[in-house]
Amino acid sequence: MDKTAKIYVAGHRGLVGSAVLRALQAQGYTNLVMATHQEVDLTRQEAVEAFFAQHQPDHVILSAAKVGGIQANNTYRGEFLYDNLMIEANVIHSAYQHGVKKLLFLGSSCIYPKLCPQPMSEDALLTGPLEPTNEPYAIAKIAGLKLCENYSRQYGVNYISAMPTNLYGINDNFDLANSHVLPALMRKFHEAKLEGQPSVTVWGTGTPLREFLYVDDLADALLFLMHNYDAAEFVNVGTGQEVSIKELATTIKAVVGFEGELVFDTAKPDGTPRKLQDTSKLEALGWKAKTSFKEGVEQTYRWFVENYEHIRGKE
Ligand SMILES: NC(=O)C1=CN([C@@H]2O[C@H](COP(=O)(O)OP(=O)(O)OC[C@H]3O[C@@H](n4cnc5c(N)ncnc54)[C@H](OP(=O)(O)O)[C@@H]3O)[C@@H](O)[C@H]2O)C=CC1
Ligand SMILES: C[C@H]1O[C@H](OP(=O)(O)OP(=O)(O)OC[C@H]2O[C@@H](n3cnc4c(=O)[nH]c(N)nc43)[C@H](O)[C@@H]2O)[C@@H](O)[C@@H](O)C1=O
Repeated sequence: MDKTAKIYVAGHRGLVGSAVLRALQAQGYTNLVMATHQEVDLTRQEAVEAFFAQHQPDHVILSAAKVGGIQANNTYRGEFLYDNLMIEANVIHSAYQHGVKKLLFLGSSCIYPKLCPQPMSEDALLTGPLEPTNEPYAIAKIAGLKLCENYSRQYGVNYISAMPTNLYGINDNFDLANSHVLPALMRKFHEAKLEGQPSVTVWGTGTPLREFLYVDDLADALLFLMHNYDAAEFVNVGTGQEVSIKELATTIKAVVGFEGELVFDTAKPDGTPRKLQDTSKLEALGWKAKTSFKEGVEQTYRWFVENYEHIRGKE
């Protein structure tokens, strides 16, 4: 990617897209194309084709998707399947039709079987049944990586895929019902502290293990792949380190400074018991995460406090 290349960042206002934008700008890229969901609904084929015909990007980073935590995935099952299938099919096909040189698709570690051997290496794809709470989203993400792989094989294009682990950071979704665990717990502890509540409720048993990657590290990895990786096979992106949900809650509680109790609501689903990425492929290419978990949580909390009124104002 030379510095004048025209790069379309799809989903530029989201957690990942906004971090990709910061990383591109920091590397001196200025010819960037963007559109909000309201301006171009990527589930609409005609709108996507018209956008590509007008802007003719050289490269695409596809970070637009219907995204949410365990409850959103389990509730809006049809939307997670339909929206994500449509967004990726429309964007990848339009990119191909309009001669996009390189495209990067974002999947997720939920593509792997629920009871996958740990750590999960890329060759474990399609070796067992998926976790039921996010099966529709995972099916769409598998379709997306297969579109990239097979467009690359049939048409000789350079469409690559990255499978990130659970992400967090600034610009995350802090909605209590639909967000992922880290922003949800950060907000719960913050509000419990402000209101002097005696306890905070954590969903599930607290025993599931998750791996968390700071979003600016992900953006760095994605640009690394845009510069250094040209193969049809997808690549895991993670830290190689995991924490239990109970340990996560204890860490966030300490960072926020909440002094009450944790209560576990076991009527809520745990989801996959464990999903640790095998990151050896990306490490062999020369990339490793830099931000420690504690540092990332502290940076995110600082941003959350500074933006708390704005976040509430948007609701
Ligand atoms: N967050 C996580 O923990 C993980 C995320 N990922 C993947 O990373 C990618 C980005 O996720 P993340 O940044 O967290 O998600 P966000 O929800 O923060 O952002 C999603 C973005 O997609 C846009 N979008 C959604 N639907 C449409 C649509 N129909 N038309 C146009 N734009 C749309 C939104 O636009 P607008 O702001 O205008 O509404 C938003 O900017 C996704 O592919 C996701 O699957 C993978 C692993 C973990
Ligand atoms: C990135 C990944 O994210 C999703 O999978 P997930 O990792 O299961 O998602 P999660 O972050 O919402 O939860 C992780 C764990 O945490 C527990 N948990 C405790 N308390 C809260 C809580 O307050 N909110 C939430 N959301 N979870 C909580 C929760 O019960 C679960 O055990 C996929 O659907 C899919 O989107 C995907 O790919």
